[in-house]
Amino acid sequence: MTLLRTDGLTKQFGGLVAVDEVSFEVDRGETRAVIGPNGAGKSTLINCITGALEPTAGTVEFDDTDITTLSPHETVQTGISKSFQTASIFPGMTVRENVEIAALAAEHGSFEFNFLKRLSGFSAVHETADEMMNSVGLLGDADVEAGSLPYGDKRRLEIAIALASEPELLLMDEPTAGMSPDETADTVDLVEQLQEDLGLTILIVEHDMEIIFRIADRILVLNRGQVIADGTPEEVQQSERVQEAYLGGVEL
Ligand SMILES: Nc1ncnc2c1ncn2[C@@H]1O[C@H](COP(=O)(O)OP(=O)(O)OP(=O)(O)O)[C@@H](O)[C@H]1O
Repeated sequence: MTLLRTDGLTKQFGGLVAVDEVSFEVDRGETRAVIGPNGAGKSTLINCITGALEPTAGTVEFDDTDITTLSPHETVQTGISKSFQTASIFPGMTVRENVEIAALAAEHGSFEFNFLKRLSGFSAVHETADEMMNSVGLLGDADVEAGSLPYGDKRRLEIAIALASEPELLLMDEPTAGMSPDETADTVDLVEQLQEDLGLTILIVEHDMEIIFRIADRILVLNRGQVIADGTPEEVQQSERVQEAYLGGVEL
C-alpha cells in the first residue's frame, strides 16, 4: 500500500530545473532508496517532501493527504521525520534531554503554555525517549552530555531525535557520511533493525552503493533532476541509462 506519492514534482532554482517532474511512490514498510550522481537533485527532492523547499509544480501526498504546501513543522506532525546530520543536536544537553525535547516539540508543536497538558504528557515523553534511545543503543548513555559522544554515536542520537516524533516515514540523507567502516556497518544494521522493530518506512539517500544494494527494496535513480530508472536493485543495476549516467563515476 502506498504511503508517500509524488506526482510531477518539480523544483526550479532560477533557470535550473533541479527536480524535473518526478513521480514515484513509497510503499508502507519498504526501504526505498534515491540514488544519482552529484547534483542529480536527491537532496532537493527530499527537501520538497519535508516542506523545507516549496515545489515549483507537482504534488506530494502522504497517507492519501496532499501535503505539498505544508511547512516542515506541519509535515513532522503528519508522520514524516528526517534525520539531520548532527546539526539538530544540542551539545551541552544530555542524550536524554535531546530526545525528550524532540518528543515534546513533536507533540506540542510550538511550545504551548498549557501547564496541565504538558505535565500530563510528560511521562509519555519520558517513555518515548526511553524507547527511542533503546532502539538506537544509547539508553546506557542517557545522562552523557551529547557533545562528548563519539561521532558515530552522535549520528545515532540524530536518528533517535528523528524517531522521537514517532514517524511512520523516516527520511535519511546520507546517514553514513563521514563514518568509519565499523560505524557504517553498525548504522546499516541499525537501519535494518529499526525497520523491523518499529515497522518504519524508510526513504534513504546514500552514496555508498554497497549499502543501497544491501538494504533497499526499490531504488529510484535520478540524473539531472529526472527519473532515469525505478525498480528493484537488480533491475536498476541492469539499466543501460543508469550505467551511462554513472560512466566514469561510481561503478555499480
Ligand atoms: N538553494 C539552491 N539554490 C540554487 N541551486 C540549488 C540549490 N540547491 C540545490 N541547487 C542545485 O540543484 C541541483 C541539485 O542539487 P541537489 O543538492 O539536490 O543534488 P544532489 O543529488 O543531492 O547532489 P549531491 O549528491 O552532490 O548532494 C544542483 O545543480 C545544485 O547546484
